[in-house]
Amino acid sequence: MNIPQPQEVNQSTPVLEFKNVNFSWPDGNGLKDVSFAVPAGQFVLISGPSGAGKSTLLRLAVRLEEAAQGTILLRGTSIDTFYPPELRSKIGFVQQTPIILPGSVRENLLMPFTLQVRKNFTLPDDKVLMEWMEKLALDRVSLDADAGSLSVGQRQRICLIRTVLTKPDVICFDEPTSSLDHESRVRVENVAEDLAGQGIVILMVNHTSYHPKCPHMHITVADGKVEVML
Ligand SMILES: Nc1ncnc2c1ncn2[C@@H]1O[C@H](COP(=O)(O)OP(=O)(O)OP(=O)(O)O)[C@@H](O)[C@H]1O
Repeated sequence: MNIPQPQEVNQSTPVLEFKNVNFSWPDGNGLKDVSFAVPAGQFVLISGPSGAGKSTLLRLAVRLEEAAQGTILLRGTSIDTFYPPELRSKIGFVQQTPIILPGSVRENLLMPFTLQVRKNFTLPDDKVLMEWMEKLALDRVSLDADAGSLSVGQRQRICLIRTVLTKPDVICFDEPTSSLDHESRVRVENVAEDLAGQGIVILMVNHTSYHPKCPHMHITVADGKVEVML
């Protein structure tokens, strides 16, 4: 596998780049000629009407869908050349519908560390897990609780923590606040903005009238066309 070596990547190489990407679903909807580049630490807000193709854009970035034409590059290397688990460890995805596995909250949070690709990672201890739970207003949820008993909003935040703990280069958030109250929504947005401040590229689909406090790039998706707002 062609994993980029540090000497091949210079500071000006975007972390994530779409170059003339085209994709169609069987019904003909999709994305047309999408091009944009995202440098390190950039917060990218993605908005647009329902059905416009916002989730499709994120699914292409994590290679859950394959572009029909064009290239998607991670630090200058086509994402097609990465072994899929390696790619997922570099580009995290917090999906619109949270995926919770049978087991406790702790088991769900630590699940990514059971994968071969993270065999050399240090396992976060309960203190670290609880710090994240508190940050996301989940401090009343026990790590021993059955994750299947959590609300959708709580599950969304568990999935978010699970992704953040693995320290990817890019995190794609698909409407991470759709099932949250105001307080929890603000916590999630603050965490995402902090992560961008630490150099992680954040792509966030958000329907609300959310205006990130950090410097950000705004992408709109409409009728399969993607426009970078300046
Ligand atoms: N799994 C799928 N199978 C077939 N077609 C799909 C699938 N997912 C999306 N599509 C098509 O792509 C279009 C755009 O879907 P997408 O989920 O990307 O939109 P969205 O902008 O994220 O919408 P929303 O804001 O409602 O979540 C859909 O209207 C549908 O035509």
